Amino acid sequence: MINKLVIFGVGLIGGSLALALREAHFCKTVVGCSRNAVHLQKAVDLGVIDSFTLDPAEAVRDADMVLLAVPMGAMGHLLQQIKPVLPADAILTDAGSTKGSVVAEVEQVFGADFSRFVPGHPIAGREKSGVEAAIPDLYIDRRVILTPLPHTDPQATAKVEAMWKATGALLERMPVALHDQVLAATSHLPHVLAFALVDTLLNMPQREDILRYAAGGFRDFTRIASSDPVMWRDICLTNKTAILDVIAAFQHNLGEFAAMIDAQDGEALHNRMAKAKQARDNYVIAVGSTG
Ligand SMILES: NC(=O)c1ccc[n+]([C@@H]2O[C@H](COP(=O)([O-])OP(=O)(O)OC[C@H]3O[C@@H](n4cnc5c(N)ncnc54)[C@H](O)[C@@H]3O)[C@@H](O)[C@H]2O)c1
Ligand SMILES: O=C(O)C(=O)C[C@]1(C(=O)O)C=C[C@@H](O)C=C1
Repeated sequence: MINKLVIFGVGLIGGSLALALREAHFCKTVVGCSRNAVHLQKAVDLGVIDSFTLDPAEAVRDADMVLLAVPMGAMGHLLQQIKPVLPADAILTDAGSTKGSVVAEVEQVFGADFSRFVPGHPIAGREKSGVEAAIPDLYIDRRVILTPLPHTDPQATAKVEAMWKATGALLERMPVALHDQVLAATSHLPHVLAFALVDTLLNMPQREDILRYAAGGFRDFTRIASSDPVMWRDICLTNKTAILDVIAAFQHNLGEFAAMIDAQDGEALHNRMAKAKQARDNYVIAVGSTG
């Protein structure tokens, strides 16, 4: 049970957490804080948070849980604002899509042995952003990965785990570096490809016809290119090495597909496609409702 939860950045992710915790009666008060009073007032009007303030010091006063749910590029500045005012027993956590950069920023601002920061990442979301997109069931049966460090207080980790469990999420733990490599492959690369595909088509002379006749395949492949460019710019910048690695692997593979087409090697193409289809079908069966 949380007494006072403070959410920095009451958008899709922070707002959905607030809604879920309120439904579960897991939290007495939820206070929102960011730079935008209009957005925060909307969050109050929608019943997502109880109240808001633009002042980080006022926000975290008497808080027992503080969540950072802002774009990755905004984490560092926010941490500097919170550092002098965070209550001595409050737990700090985040919902950012990359973990290495925020872990490094916390170490830089709070010191290498700060034990009350629990890095986290809900593997759930959608291409819409802002508090209007927040829904209470976003995390039901979805994975939430925590990447606690060797010096993270186990009680703090357990409390963050309990918070996410109350939303219906399935909790996992993972080392920071592995998290960033895995997510680069499964989430960051697909987003880069979706943005790059639309960008490629936009630069073609036949772009108007292409977009007019685009159908299901294009729509499915590019849904995530409707995601927030600020969020994805920041993810790319903060997970550079892992994303560049998977882009290189993808470029190599794409080159092989191009070579098979060029050589009119139908058998090789079919074999590679059949293998990929099998793997994708197995994945869908295996993940069931947690995918
Ligand atoms: N959208 C997803 O699918 C998804 C999934 C998992 C994790 N995440 C991560 O969660 C975080 C939030 O994403 P979201 O989808 O909720 O975004 P969002 O745009 O819906 O919400 C972000 C919130 O942060 C506030 N904000 C932006 N810049 C700020 C700043 N400089 N200082 C203070 N507040 C600021 C905005 O006003 C907004 O309320 C990001 O780090 C993102 O990588 C997103
Ligand atoms: O479903 C979507 O729209 C998402 O992009 C969600 C998604 C992903 O699966 O890649 C995106 C970013 C996150 O950090 C976690 C989840």
